[in-house]
Formats: sequence, structure tokens, C-alpha cells
Amino acid sequence: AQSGTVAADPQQYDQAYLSPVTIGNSQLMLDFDTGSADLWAFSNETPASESVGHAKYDSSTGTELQGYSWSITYGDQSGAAGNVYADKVVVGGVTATKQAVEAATSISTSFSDNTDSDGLLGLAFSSINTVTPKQQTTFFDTVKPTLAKALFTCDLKQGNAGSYTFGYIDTSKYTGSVTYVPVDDSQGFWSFTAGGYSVGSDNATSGSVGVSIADTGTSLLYLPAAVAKAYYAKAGGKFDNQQGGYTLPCNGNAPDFNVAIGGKTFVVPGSYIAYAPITSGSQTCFGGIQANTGIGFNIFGDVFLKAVYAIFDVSQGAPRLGFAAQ
Ligand SMILES: Cc1nn(C)c(C)c1CC(=O)Nc1ccccn1
Repeated sequence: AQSGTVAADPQQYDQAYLSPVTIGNSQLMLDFDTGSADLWAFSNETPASESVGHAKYDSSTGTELQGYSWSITYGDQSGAAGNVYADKVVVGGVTATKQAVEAATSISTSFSDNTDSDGLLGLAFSSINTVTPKQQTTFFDTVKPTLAKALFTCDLKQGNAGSYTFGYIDTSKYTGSVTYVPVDDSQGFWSFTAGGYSVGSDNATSGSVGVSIADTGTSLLYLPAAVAKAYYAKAGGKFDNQQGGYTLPCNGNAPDFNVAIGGKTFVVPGSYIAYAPITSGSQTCFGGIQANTGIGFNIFGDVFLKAVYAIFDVSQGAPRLGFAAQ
């Protein structure tokens, strides 16, 4: 049985985390994304003008799936599209011999401009993979039958290298016990229900955060508008139309955000929520918590995930998420 671990290296401000992946004879840095289900990469089929500074998948090592194509648009309106190959993919020593690799023929500017990232490796449920005419499986679903345990874990860190594991839980990565919650995979996401919340030292959580997805491919923590409003009222922040979201002082006094999941309270340090100066050197920071307006659910992105050890587990039949403090 297979198992393995791979580094998750943070970009500036932990905007995304990149992991080394070998596809055929190409070595790329991919953004592992539990919020989508396509494995796509810059490739020899990507226009040179769109792939400056990126490592590219050389599709000559793959077997083209004739007539297949893919096209994806993410919630932030970024996107990509292209052709499909079957090729060998290796992640942290775990090998998928015939993985659907989606070679990009067109890519939106936010991806072309981010030269650290050579593509995405989707880890949501394969039911939302965009390949047509025959939907393909994610890397995790492809290797799942060969894994020691049908699960993967995520240990992201603030400003430091973290890791993903496949097939095993690294018990040295967390403190205390793991709290498991049921996952509703009907929309293809790792969706769970978060409970009450509190701001700063108030430990009595109140209200209910509600339906949420665990999404390593999203930088921030998107919460109900009322919860975001309550947080920034205590953090001395404000909604800044020009910045397109809440901003707050970078001065290190941002309160923690506490949220109950499965009856256990998890703490997002205030320092994670003073996310990044709005312009270099500014004393005003863009907020790591933003309103989920227009999204329809909460997104527990990297701002939350780097505060916990997360276990994406289908070993029990029904999918579940495990969270532990780190
Ligand atoms: C940021 C955001 N706004 N809205 C409405 C949503 C749904 C998001 C999340 C999102 O788009 N994440 C993402 C983007 C690119 C690649 C992978 N994941």
C-alpha cells in the first residue's frame, strides 16, 4: 500500500501554498486545491505569451484522450481550459500511473501573472471535475484504492513550509485530539457545518457560522456578513469599497477569531487576520476574514486551515473531516 508526504511551501502572505509534483518527465509546483477537482498545468500547448516564468507539462510523455477537453472558472472568476492526457503523476512518492492531466491551452491573467504556480491539483470530489465528454478522477480518487488509508491530510503553516500527506495521519503534527465532523459531498465540496463563534477573549461562542467548505485553494476565511461585521467592530476595522473588502490596522492588536466545529473551539490568531498591508509599507491591512456575500456558503480557506491540522477522510465509507489544533 502507498503513503507519502509532500511539502506545502507558502507564497508571499501565504496567498497560496505550492507543492512539487512530477508529471511524466516534468517537475512542476502545483497549488493543491480541496475546493476544485481538476489537475491542470501550464503546458507545451499554452501560448508562450501566457506561460512566461512557468514550468510547463510536456504532454509528449502522455497519451492524449482524443476529443476530450476541460474548462474551469473559479469563484473569483479566474479560469483555464485545454486538452487532456493520461500520464504518470507522482506526489510525495505516491504514484498514479494513469492520471488525467489537463494541459492548458488558455489561462486567465491571475494565473499567468503568478509565476510561482504552474497549475492546480484538485482534491475536491471528482463529481465536479470539468473534463468532457467523460469526467475524470482527482489524483486522490485515482490512487485511493492503493493507499494504506483512504485519506489525505493538510498541515499548512503561517509563513513556513507545511505539508500534505496521502494515506496516513502524522500524529506528530497536532496537539490534543482530533474532532471529526460529517461531510456533505453533494455539491462536490468538503462541506461541513460550523457552529458558534466569538471574537477575542470572549470564549462563549454565540450565533452559528453555518454551511462551510474546507478549501486549501482559497487564501482567506469567508464568513456570513453579520459575523464579519461583528469581528471588525471589535477589531477596529472597516469595509473599504475601494479595497473591495474589510481592512483593519496592521498593528498586531487584531483579536483572535474563535469558531466551534463538532463542539470543539478552534482559534484563528488575530495575526492571521491582519492578512497583508493594502500597499507595501502601509499600516492598514486587508482583512483575512471577509463576508461570503454572493458565494452562498462559508469558505474556510488558508487563513483558517493554517491554524489547524486537517484530515480529509473517506476511510469510513461516508466522507468526514477531522480537525485538530496545531
Ligand atoms: C475568492 C473567491 N471569491 N468567490 C466568490 C469565491 C467562490 C472564491 C473562492 C475562489 O475563487 N477560490 C479559488 C480561486 C482560484 C483557484 C482556486 N480557488
